[in-house]
Amino acid sequence: MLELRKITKAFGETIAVNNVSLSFEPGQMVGIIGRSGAGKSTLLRLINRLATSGSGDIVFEGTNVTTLSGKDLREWRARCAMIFQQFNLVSRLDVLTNVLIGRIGYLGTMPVMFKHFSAADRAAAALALDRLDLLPQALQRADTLSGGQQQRVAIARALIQNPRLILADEPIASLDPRNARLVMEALRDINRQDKMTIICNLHTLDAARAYCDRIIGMAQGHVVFDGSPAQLTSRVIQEIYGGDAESAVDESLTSTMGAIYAPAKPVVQPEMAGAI
Ligand SMILES: Nc1ncnc2c1ncn2[C@@H]1O[C@H](COP(=O)(O)OP(=O)(O)OP(=O)(O)O)[C@@H](O)[C@H]1O
Repeated sequence: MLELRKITKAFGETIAVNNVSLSFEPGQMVGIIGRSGAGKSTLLRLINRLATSGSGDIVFEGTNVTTLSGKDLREWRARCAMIFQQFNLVSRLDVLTNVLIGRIGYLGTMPVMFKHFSAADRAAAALALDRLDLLPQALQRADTLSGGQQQRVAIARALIQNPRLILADEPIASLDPRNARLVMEALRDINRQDKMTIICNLHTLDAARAYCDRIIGMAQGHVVFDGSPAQLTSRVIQEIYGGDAESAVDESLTSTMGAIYAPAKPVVQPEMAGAI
C-alpha cells in the first residue's frame, strides 16, 4: 500500500501541493483530475521523488520514500515507473533499445550506454513490446513511430522496470482520440492483468470516467474530491474546475469509442447527464 501523509510542496510563494493525505490500495486504477496548476504533476513527481516534499511522509509498504537516497532511491524510482506526456524516448535509438533503457535502475548508466544487455533483458523487452503490439517495430528508430506508438513504447519501457506502481503524467494529452484510447486501454489492461497500481493525471473528465475506478480531484494544491466516477456530480466538477468546467468535459475520447472499444460500464453515468 502507498500512503501520502500530510504532503506539502511549495515553490517560493506558490503552494503546489497543500497538506495532501491519500492512501492507495494495490491494484487500483486512479485518475487525478484538476485544472492547470492544480498540483497534479507535482504530486506524481513527489511520489517518484523527482521532486522532494517540504513536509510530510510518503510511505510504500512500510518504507518511508521521502528519506531514501543513493541506491535505495534508484531502486524506488525503478519500482515506481513514470510515463510522461512527451514520451521521453531517445529518438535516434531503435525501439527495442529504448525499452531496454528501462533496466537502467538495475544495471547502472554505463552498461546501458554501451548497450550491454543480457539475453534475459532483451527477451523481456521483446515480450513487453509484443504485449503492446509493437514487436514488428522493435528495430525501427523511435522517431519513425506515431505519438501513440511512442507512448506505448514508453509503457513497455516502464514494464521492464518491474514496477510496483506506474505513474502516468498526462499520458494522452498529446494524442489524437484514437491513439489516446489505445494508450488508456493498454494501461487499463496492465492494471487488470498484473493487478498493477496505476495513478494517472488526466486533463479530461471523460478519460478519467471511462478508465479509472477511483478519481481524485485537485484544486489549488488540495484534494477536493476522492471517489468513484459515479460520485462526480456537477457540483463537484464545478469545485474542481471552477470556470474551466465546460472545457474539461471534452468527450472526443469517448464519443467515437464504440468503433474500437466497448466500455464495461456506461461512460457517462445517468446522474452525470445534468452536469454536462
Ligand atoms: N519547478 C517549479 N518551479 C516553480 N513553480 C512550479 C514548479 N513546478 C510547478 N510549479 C507551480 O506549482 C503549481 C502546480 O503545478 P503542477 O505542474 O503540479 O500543476 P498541474 O495540475 O500538473 O498543472 P498542468 O495540468 O498544467 O500540468 C503551479 O502553480 C506551478 O506553476
